[in-house]
Amino acid sequence: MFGRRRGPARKAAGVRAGSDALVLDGVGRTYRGGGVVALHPVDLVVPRGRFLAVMGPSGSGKSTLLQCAAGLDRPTSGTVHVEGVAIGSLAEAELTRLRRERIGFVFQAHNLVPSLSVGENVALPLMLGGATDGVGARAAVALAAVGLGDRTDDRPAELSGGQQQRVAIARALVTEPAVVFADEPTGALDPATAHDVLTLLRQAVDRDGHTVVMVTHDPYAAAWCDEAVFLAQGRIVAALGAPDAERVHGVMRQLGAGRTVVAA
Ligand SMILES: Nc1ncnc2c1ncn2[C@@H]1O[C@H](COP(=O)(O)OP(=O)(O)OP(=O)(O)O)[C@@H](O)[C@H]1O
Repeated sequence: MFGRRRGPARKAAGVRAGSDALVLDGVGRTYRGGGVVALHPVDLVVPRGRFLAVMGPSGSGKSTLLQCAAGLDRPTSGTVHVEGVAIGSLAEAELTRLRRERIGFVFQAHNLVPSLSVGENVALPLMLGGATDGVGARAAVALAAVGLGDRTDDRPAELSGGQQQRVAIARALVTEPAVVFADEPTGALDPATAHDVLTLLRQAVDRDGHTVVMVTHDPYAAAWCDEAVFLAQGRIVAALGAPDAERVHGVMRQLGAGRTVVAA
């Protein structure tokens, strides 16, 4: 919700907002008839207005968790609630609608449509949802919020990689979703541009009350979050409140060495 002010920049770990944006209850995912366990049943609660980092070594199940939580994949066990809606019980058409209207996505490859203008790319989720009134104005507000209000008519190819990622963030936020899922949003960016993108995500949480779940390998990116959870071999094995890069790095180092980490 644009303009709705929130409290301090960093919310204390464990503080629960009035209701939860995302709840995973025993969510697991296996492949090949159960032969490959990508995600053991995990529980996770993300209150509204929280910025969460999901971390872990390669193959630990981060993308699987994100895909199940975002309704892009159906878990083999457990339930996912987005703003109180059990998404597993939705028919495919309802799930598509929920994804379009209540969930925002930011990927490493920003997936903008090259033939559409920047403004049209941002307006796309609204138009796909059937909105007609005020679409251009809402897209303009979202673009201005990421500092690109003057680039509406440009094509994505005319923008730098970092600017394109900012457009992707505007597109993810234009529907004012319950949760934004970001999968390595800074993975392809230089440190200064990554800083800009993380500033925008942090601002979306603090200024506008959005909820962001971000998969990242980067301890410095995780340090922008209110909390970091760590996966190893398909299980959540640790969590850090108010993570700083050094502590995140320490946990990652231990996980890389295959040691069990006690939740901090
Ligand atoms: N479609 C699939 N079929 C079989 N196994 C899969 C499939 N998708 C993922 N896996 C397995 O599930 C495990 C978790 O994969 P996932 O992609 O979630 O890990 P990740 O932590 O996101 O890794 P990375 O950081 O390398 O992207 C891996 O062992 C992977 O090989």
